[in-house]
Amino acid sequence: MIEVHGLSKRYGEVLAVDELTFAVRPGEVTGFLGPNGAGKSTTLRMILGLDAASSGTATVGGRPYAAQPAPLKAVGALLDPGAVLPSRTAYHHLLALTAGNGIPRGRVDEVLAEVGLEKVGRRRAGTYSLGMRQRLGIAAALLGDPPVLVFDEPLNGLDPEGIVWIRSLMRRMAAEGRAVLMSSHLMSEMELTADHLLVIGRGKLIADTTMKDFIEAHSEREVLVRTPQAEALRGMLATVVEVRTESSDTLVVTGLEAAEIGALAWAGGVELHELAPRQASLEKAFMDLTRDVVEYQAEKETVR
Ligand SMILES: Nc1ncnc2c1ncn2[C@@H]1O[C@H](COP(=O)(O)OP(=O)(O)OP(=O)(O)O)[C@@H](O)[C@H]1O
Repeated sequence: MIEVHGLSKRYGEVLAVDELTFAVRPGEVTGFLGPNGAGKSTTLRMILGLDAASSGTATVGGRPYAAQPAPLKAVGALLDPGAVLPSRTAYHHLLALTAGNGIPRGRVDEVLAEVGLEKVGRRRAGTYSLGMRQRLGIAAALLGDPPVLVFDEPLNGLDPEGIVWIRSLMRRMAAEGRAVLMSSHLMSEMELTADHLLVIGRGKLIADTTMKDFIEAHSEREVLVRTPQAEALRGMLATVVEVRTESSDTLVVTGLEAAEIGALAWAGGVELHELAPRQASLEKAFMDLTRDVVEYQAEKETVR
């Protein structure tokens, strides 16, 4: 379990992390979300003892990272997949990590196999593609068989097969009872992978909830309606709820259940060809929630 209490980090004028308090529980994948510059990497670096907190505490399994007798057995992390000596083989990179952490040498081949690098483990890391370096970083995280895993943008550079692989790896790690914390900007993937969400904006915690509750709470449900009498139906509904015209025979209604729209259409003699509630997405919920805390925003474009 990761426990963060009143954690803050100031860089000169910038308060990068502002009084964060949260827990990352075992048996779940917790997604860590926030717009660019929100403070995610800084928070992860403090949990992993790579940055000192300005105030507050972060512990893994009840101890600060610096007090872990064998850190790799307590928490495995992927932060910067570039952090490997290019002249070293993956095998020797991992072997060097086992020393000092009391990890048996045989574990190196096990984790290379686990991440699919067994055939190239004796090649120099400098010859690896970005996706292979990402897998090597994950191998290093798994080396000590830790109960807590922290991944910062683990999907960067991975091809579709690699992305699916990460998803199943994270799910498996959580099913084995580990606490998994993962940041990613890929909302569709996060939606498929995480059980719980922590959302930060400008260093502050703005949501700490289950995936399901987050989507329900932060995005309005829409119903798609197809009818040859779109104008007539629009006239009936637009006075009470929000109605968007998608095409000459398609409306998108916010604020009414499908059954209510069906009943109104029936009462008004409007023929319906389709009445479909639309699944709200994590992406929509995230954008709605964080609109006001986005640090770097492009000029508005019409989102279709
Ligand atoms: N070493 C540093 N010195 C000064 N400011 C820093 C430093 N590291 C981070 N910051 C600032 O702290 C804030 C949070 O940065 P951080 O990298 O933690 O955000 P992030 O949520 O990980 O962003 P991204 O999604 O873009 O990776 C930003 O304003 C950033 O400019």
